[in-house]
Amino acid sequence: MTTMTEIPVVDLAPYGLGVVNEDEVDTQTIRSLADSVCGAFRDIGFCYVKNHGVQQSLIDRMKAVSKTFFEKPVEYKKNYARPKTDNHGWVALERESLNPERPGDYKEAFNYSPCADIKILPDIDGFKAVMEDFYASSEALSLRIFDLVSIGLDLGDNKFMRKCHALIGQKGNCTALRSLYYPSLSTNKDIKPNQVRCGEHSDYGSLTLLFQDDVGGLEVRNLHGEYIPASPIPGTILINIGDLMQRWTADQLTATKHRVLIPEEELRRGKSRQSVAFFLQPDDEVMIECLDKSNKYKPISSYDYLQQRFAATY
Ligand SMILES: O=C(O)CCC(=O)C(=O)O
Ligand SMILES: [Fe+2]
Repeated sequence: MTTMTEIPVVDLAPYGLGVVNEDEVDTQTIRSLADSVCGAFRDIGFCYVKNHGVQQSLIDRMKAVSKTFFEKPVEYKKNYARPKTDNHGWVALERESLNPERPGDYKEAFNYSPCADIKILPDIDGFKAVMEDFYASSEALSLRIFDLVSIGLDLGDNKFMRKCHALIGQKGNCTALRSLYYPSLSTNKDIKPNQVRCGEHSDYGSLTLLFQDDVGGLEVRNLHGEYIPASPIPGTILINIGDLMQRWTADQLTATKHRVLIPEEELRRGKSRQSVAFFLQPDDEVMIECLDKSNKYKPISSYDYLQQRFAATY
């Protein structure tokens, strides 16, 4: 067993979105990339990717429209609140505890999915277009990562994972884009004992893309059980495994716990933090059965698995 103490950075240039035709990349190059990505997912469950091909200008626009929304009064944001029946919309401050043993997370969120039943979006210039574009780019990148996972796991069909996520953005798939906002804190008095920005948790689905800003505070639990900083690296995206993927791979890939604390120096500076997560979920009907045929976990549909997890968080 390795003793991973840091999160590797993988150069995705040969298979990133900058490569127009991914089917023309030679097998050797893809294999070596697949081994690096899967190696990281086995060891620590996280890797940074650089040269991924998602436009920086799109990431900047996402951050800008989100900030405009989150800085509006609560009365305005309430018009866009997430209903109980749908995962789309605004999630208020302290509404969620990703670690139920802690007070509510000191964060707000806006969940977006192009196929949500609620069609009303905040009337902020560019909001809808940015959400749509960001969702589309994140989807395109994720499909390439799924190819690397299929190859790295030797699934036999290099497009297996991609095919299990064929309906992203449509009815029948629960993949969600989430813009997160962690308000500024100017003193310790603003927060409750043990409260953090985002409590210890592992993600629910197959894979998560995480775009963080330069503020920091994200920590990932390594094999020794110690939380190590996942410091922002400009130009990179963090990618991590979710619980459903760990279960699917019969624990070959690791869904690692992570959290966001409030850095001490930030209490002095009073700076808000933003991040954007793209939570991937296989199509609702896909049966999650151990890929190694071990039957280590009972088969369950992707949809039922997600509903179970939501029920435990809200
Ligand atoms: O904001 C972050 O950096 C992490 C958020 C996260 O882990 C989550 O929402 O699942
Ligand atoms: Fe997470």
